[in-house]
Formats: sequence, structure tokens, C-alpha cells
Amino acid sequence: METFTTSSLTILPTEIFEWALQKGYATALWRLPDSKTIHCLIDFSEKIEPQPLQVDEFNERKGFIFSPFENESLQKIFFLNADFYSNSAQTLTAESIFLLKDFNSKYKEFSDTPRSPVQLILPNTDLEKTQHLHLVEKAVGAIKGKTFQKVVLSRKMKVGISDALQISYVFQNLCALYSSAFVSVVYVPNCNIWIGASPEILVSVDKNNIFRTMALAGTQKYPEEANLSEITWTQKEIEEQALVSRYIINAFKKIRLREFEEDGPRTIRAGNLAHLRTDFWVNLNEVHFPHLWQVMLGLLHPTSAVCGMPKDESLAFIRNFEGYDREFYSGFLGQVNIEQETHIFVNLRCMQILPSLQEAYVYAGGGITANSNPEKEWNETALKMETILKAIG
Ligand SMILES: C=C(O[C@@H]1C=C(C(=O)O)C=C[C@H]1O)C(=O)O
Repeated sequence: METFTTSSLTILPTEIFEWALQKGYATALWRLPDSKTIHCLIDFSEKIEPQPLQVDEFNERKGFIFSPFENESLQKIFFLNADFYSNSAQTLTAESIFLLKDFNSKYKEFSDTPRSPVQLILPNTDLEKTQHLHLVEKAVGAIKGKTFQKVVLSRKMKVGISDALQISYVFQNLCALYSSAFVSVVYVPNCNIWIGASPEILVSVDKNNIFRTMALAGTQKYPEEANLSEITWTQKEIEEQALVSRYIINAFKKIRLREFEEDGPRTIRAGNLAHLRTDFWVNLNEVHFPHLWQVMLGLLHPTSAVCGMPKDESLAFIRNFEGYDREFYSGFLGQVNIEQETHIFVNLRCMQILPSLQEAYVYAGGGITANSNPEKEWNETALKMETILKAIG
């Protein structure tokens, strides 16, 4: 077996990720929005048990957080410790290389040699469509009957793939296609592989001590020939996004934090889609709030961009009628205290890859309000699914 030294072999984060995957270690590979640096982390533990969000501990621990949508009081957080961490902007230290015990050039082949392109095998969705249209009608009825104001309804679609997927290749495609998205792939034993390109920050704190979150909602197909300023929005979409902003402002109010800044809503592009987005931020150099991201995570998840308004009533509707387990879709994920930055995103525009690497579930949803049109809502989920499907075939 070939051994390696730092001088004869450069190891890329994608190759390390493939190695960890082969070994069955919990691992994450990611790229932050508008950055070229690719990060890779491995947790060598035998088992990753879900644990409660520990406010103090999570101020120190370096790792990658991964949460399902259903996570009452944030009791079920999967936290991958950064036993190994590297990024494409640094050279590996001897200490880190030591951790990659039997890494050899075999793993390089995984990312170096693109396999022949795979074909997507899409299912017939006639039945799912009928069910989704009924579900949306039911929700509109509940909204008109004042049970709640907004609910986000989603679906999953099983796709076949003609040949085993090369995960790092799909990851690289996503990075190339969506420069402003958070591109990530995570593997936790027993939870399959999740890959996606999320447009939505849930909570983040950067090196300059700026806390950020955002209200993202309202969706339309991005018209290739138009520019962002020409895109117009209907009253329905403006109100839907305003509900998400109000939800965030309410969270700040609950903790009596008045010193937040707000910018928007403005139109942004997320791949083939346009959304409305309001940015919120707090300068933590001026406001003393040492656990702000943890506290806000607890208050925000699930936001009204993925659940609804009010939260309890819309969540009950999802649980009763959506008819499937979202698992990690519309949960959250991202780096914690890596290079002194925490960036946690909503798990959207994502897919769960099954162990055969030839089957996957793609997920998407959309916000339903009193004026929603079921057919349009179905089309919106199909458009959102295209984001991830484009990176495969
Ligand atoms: C729920 C999804 O997206 C969310 C819902 C949106 C909407 O309802 O318009 C827009 C962006 C996201 O906040 C999804 O991508 O599955």
C-alpha cells in the first residue's frame, strides 16, 4: 500500500470526505456562500447520539451541527466534533495527516476521475400531485377559517440514478452552479447522506462578531433575460415574506434585543429562482449577548419560512396532514466555532442519498397563505427540486 508525505501528495477536502465516507465516519464537507474555500470535518466517534443544545458548551466546541425538522426544544441535535478539520486554503499539518491513517491514492481517484455522466430516473408523480393539491386546498380552508395565517407544505420525491453517484462530483457541481448558496454534504451513520445548496441563513456569527439571520420567502422562477430590479412581486408574496420578518422581530422582542439592524426586503437570486429577503444583523461588539446564536436558534427554529405562523398551529397541521417524515429536510446544519465563525443554514434545496448511491429523495415545499393557488404551489415545489437535480444529471 502506498504511503504518502505532504510533499508528494496534496490531499483535497473532497478526497478526505470520500475517505471518511468509505470508512463509515461521520463527516461533513461544505462551502460557505460567496467563498471558494472548501471545508472538511470528520468525527471519529463510533456513534453520534442526538443531544440537547447546550448553550454554554456550544460556545466552545468546534464542529458541525445537524438537526432534523422535528426537534422540540432542540433536544435532538447531532453534533459532529471536529476531530479532524481541514480546508482548501491551508496545507495539512503533520498532525492532521496522522489522523488520516490509511489514506492513499485510491481515494484521490474518487474526485480526480469524473465517472461517466449518470442519468436521472424520474418517477410518475400524478398521484403525489393530486395529494399535494388536496393538501394545499385543505390548508387554504384552515387559513380562511382562521386556524393559522401561513403554513409551509412540502413533499419528497424518490429519484433513481442510472449509476452509483459520486458524491464529491455532485458537491463540486453544486459549488459551480450556486456561488451564493451554502453547499454542503453531511454523513452521519444511520442517517444516510444529505447534500444540498441552501439559500437561507438561520443564524450566524462571523469573525467580526456580527450576528446575522434572514427572512426569506416568496418564490418565482428567475427570468434569465431579466435583471433583479425588474422582478415584481404580488401582494400574496409580499405578505408571506413579511410574516417571516415579523416572526424574526418577535424573537428579538422576546429577548428584549432592540439593537438589531434590518435591510430589505429585496429580491435575490437562488439558482433558477428569485426570492424576497430581509437581512437582520446585530453588532455583538456593541451589544453584550454572549449566547445570542444559541438563544436565537432556539427561538427561530422552525421559522415561518419552513413551518408557518403561528408556529404551534401550523406545526400541528404539518404533523397531521403532510403525511411523511421530513427528517433533516427543513432542519438546520452548518459549522460551529470553526475558524472562530458559526454559520448555520436551513436545510433546503437538498436531497437524501440512500446507501446504494443509486436512489435519492429530493425535498421541497412552499408557503401557503389565504390566496394560494394549489397548481402554482405544486409547480413551485417542482422548480425548487430542480436546484439539486441539475447537479446530478
Ligand atoms: C420551503 C422551502 O423554501 C422556503 C420557502 C419559500 C417560499 O415559501 O416561497 C422560499 C424560500 C425558503 O424560505 C424549500 O425550498 O423547500
